Amino acid sequence: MLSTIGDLGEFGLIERVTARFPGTDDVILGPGDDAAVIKAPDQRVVATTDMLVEGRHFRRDWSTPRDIGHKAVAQNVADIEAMGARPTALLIALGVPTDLPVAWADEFAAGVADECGASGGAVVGGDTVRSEVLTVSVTALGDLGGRAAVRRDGARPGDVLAVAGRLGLSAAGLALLERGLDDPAACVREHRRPRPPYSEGERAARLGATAMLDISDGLVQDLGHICAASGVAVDLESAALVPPPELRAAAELLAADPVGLMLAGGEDHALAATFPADTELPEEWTRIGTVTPERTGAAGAAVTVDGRPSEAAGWRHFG
Ligand SMILES: Nc1ncnc2c1ncn2[C@@H]1O[C@H](COP(=O)(O)OP(=O)(O)O)[C@@H](O)[C@H]1O
Ligand SMILES: Cc1ncc(C[n+]2csc(CCOP(=O)(O)OP(=O)(O)O)c2C)c(N)n1
Ligand SMILES: [Mg+2]
Ligand SMILES: [Mg+2]
Ligand SMILES: [Mg+2]
Repeated sequence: MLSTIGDLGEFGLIERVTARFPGTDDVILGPGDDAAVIKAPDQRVVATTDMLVEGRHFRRDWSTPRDIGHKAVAQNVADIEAMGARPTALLIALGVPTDLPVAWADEFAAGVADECGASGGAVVGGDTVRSEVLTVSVTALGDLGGRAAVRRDGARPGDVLAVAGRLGLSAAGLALLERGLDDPAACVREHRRPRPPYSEGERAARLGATAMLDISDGLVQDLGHICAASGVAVDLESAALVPPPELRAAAELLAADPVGLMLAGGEDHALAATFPADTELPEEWTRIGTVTPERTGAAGAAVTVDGRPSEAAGWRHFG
């Protein structure tokens, strides 16, 4: 019985994990050679990478290996979507402790495969090394379908700001886990397996989005990137930030402000985009604010809520 990765070995692990990943029409050559071959018919390939490090991004006692497989794909595809692209291929690099149970790798791979099924995109390669700290690094590629990418620098005063996806639930879920709670389950579930609004990024691009990003570090902090790149400010309307009942319930348990969690919570992997004011938004997109001219000077907060500077702080890896 091969019970740990140490017993199975590097190539055994690679074979076992890659056997779980189906190909798609975008892939000419998948895992197994020195590099994979992906179709790029319109010659505009979007590329992104995000890591998950044990202790920093996940804990094995808080998330199952399946959860971590789901999340590793979701957080990367969210960045592909945020450019207005369709995910085509993923490369998965693993840093694995030698005593990791083989069952962990099996379950992780199953989570990756399931989430790829939901998001689109096929695993075409990766890397596997021994490491003291369990680490998952995903690189994702996407196809822009001949369109220009939706960048962070195209927002203009007068545009509307809208979001697709969920805000605050993941941060509430993390805070619950930190207190040893796993209810309200919807929040903890969202933390373990964020659900980016797949295909809404491409849809936003077709609708003429002027700027877009995925919310990984908190709404206010991430909107600051659009403001800085576009030379604009953003005013959020608190009336449009309506916490769902599960978030209100969690906030009450945590003695936290539910709207504060929506403004500052990380790992939402929702999409925020700006659109010309006359854009008819589909129901998946909720208007939450307006783009205004850049404010300069000491009072020049880039992101305000009802005209007042927001104190919401987001995630920072280095304090
Ligand atoms: N070590 C690095 N080398 C090169 N580019 C990096 C590195 N780390 C981050 N970047 C780039 O900096 C930008 C911001 O990174 P990040 O905040 O992680 O983006 P996101 O929140 O979209 O995942 C991205 O374009 C990313 O590719
Ligand atoms: C054990 C644990 N502690 C804290 C967090 C919270 N957390 C870790 S990273 C992060 C922000 C998003 O991750 P990052 O690596 O910054 O992704 P990116 O912005 O590059 O997409 C948050 C909120 C967590 N997920 N797990
Ligand atoms: Mg990143
Ligand atoms: Mg990211
Ligand atoms: Mg970040």
